[in-house]
Amino acid sequence: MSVKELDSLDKIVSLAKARGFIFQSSDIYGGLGAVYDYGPLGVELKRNIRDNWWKAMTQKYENIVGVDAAIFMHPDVWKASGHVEGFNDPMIDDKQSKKRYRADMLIEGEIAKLRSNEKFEEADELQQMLDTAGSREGLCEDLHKIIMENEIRAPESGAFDWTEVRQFNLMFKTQFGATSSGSGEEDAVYLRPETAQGIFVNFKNVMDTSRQQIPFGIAQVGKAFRNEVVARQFVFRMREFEQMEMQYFVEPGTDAEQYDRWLEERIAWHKELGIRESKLRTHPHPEDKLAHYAAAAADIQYEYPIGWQEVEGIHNRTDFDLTQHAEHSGKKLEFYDQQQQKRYTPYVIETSVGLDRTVLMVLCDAYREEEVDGDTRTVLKLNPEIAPTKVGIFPLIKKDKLQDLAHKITADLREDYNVLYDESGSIGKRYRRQDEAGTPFCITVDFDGVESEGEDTVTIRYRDDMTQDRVPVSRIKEVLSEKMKSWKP
Ligand SMILES: Nc1ncnc2c1ncn2[C@@H]1O[C@H](COP(=O)(O)OP(=O)(O)OP(=O)(O)O)[C@@H](O)[C@H]1O
Repeated sequence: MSVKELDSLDKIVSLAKARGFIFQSSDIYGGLGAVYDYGPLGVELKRNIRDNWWKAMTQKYENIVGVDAAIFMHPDVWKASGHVEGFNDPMIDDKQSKKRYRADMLIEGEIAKLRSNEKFEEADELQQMLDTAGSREGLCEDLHKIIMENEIRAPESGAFDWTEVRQFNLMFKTQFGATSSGSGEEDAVYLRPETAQGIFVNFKNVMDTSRQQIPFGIAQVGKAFRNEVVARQFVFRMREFEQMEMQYFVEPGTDAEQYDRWLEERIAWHKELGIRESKLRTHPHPEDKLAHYAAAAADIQYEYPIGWQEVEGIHNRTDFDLTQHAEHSGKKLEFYDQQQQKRYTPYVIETSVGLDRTVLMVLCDAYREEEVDGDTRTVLKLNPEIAPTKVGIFPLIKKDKLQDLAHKITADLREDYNVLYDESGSIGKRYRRQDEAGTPFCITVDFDGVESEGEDTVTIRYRDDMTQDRVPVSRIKEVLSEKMKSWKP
């Protein structure tokens, strides 16, 4: 059988829309850029992944607890964290089309173009220039120079008519109604651009109430907002998205070891989710490219159809955040170690994964097109644990005897699983629908099963290899549970 993997993001975008995983936000009004809604299947898939992550943190480890901080935070939080000053991306405008680009991504696009035209030497040279561009100071000037010297044209208009490169702050700013003095600036509140700060400002609250000792972690899942300059990559880069973050507070000196440990644990989590090992890699950040707060950082990358890209970041944030918040708030954010009788500001190892990027990774990794009897079968080979629907239940045709048993099985399985009863259309079409939804099992009730001697039987059809087993009704749950446990990507 010939099997094809995913070769373009467009296929996932279409499937996600057609099957009700993900829709463009405000679709009937023409959509809103880089904002997306999850449909009936998407919301289940996303929730299953979120639950899986939450369990892998707070249920697995006694010393990891959760919080759910508000999206709005005191404006001083963002001064202390450095976001007001430095959470910027370099942008450049094409004067002819008025289209805006992220300067670094524009150069990356040019590199990709050179490579696809087999101009490898030129591509390497350009990459070298991009790698050595200033990380913060002088970045805009460096990027502008690269664009000018290499005569990089605007991808859409083909023009070579650029503005300067400027820093663009990615935080969405808004105002608290009744308190506004009119000028705006002093009353500005932000939509949080990361969930991490909600954890840092609650460090003391959690320490005081949860009886945790260092090392311990605080986990949080929630929305974050970034006014991304370029957002043309589906749910990979959104303006409103969800992060799953865990900040692990450790004694200084043990941070390097804890960093290695969490990098390993997090890669293992992605594999357990069912992602193929060959599609995952780590990308350590070179020292001169580290963020101002970090002592070490690595991306966990997945090979999306748009190339190798970050799905998760692991960072050694040192004591930067707690020190900053202690300074700006005037509150002590330290840990007193009673055994060693010493006081210190803990270091933080952060694991930060995008939930939407994980959903996209899971969909991309599961997607296959298979030639079956001269037809193409599109199938999502999702890990049954996270599949939105676990079982489809079909009476072969609309006859009381078959429908009654199918309804009974549906009601019974509904106690444990998210299931779907479907009696319309040919059985082949019903299977294909569930293949595209990633449903791992389909149960069909036919006449052979209800009319033969002894206990009623059904056929269970397996999504991945399309084989079928005839199973007595009383054994259905047992078989499903076994098959779920033994599933491999
Ligand atoms: N605009 C976005 N849309 C969807 N997910 C995002 C977005 N920005 C960040 N994330 C997710 O949050 C995680 C942690 O955020 P972090 O600030 O480390 O990302 P980042 O390094 O800014 O990402 P990138 O370099 O791709 O913009 C990322 O690994 C990613 O999964």
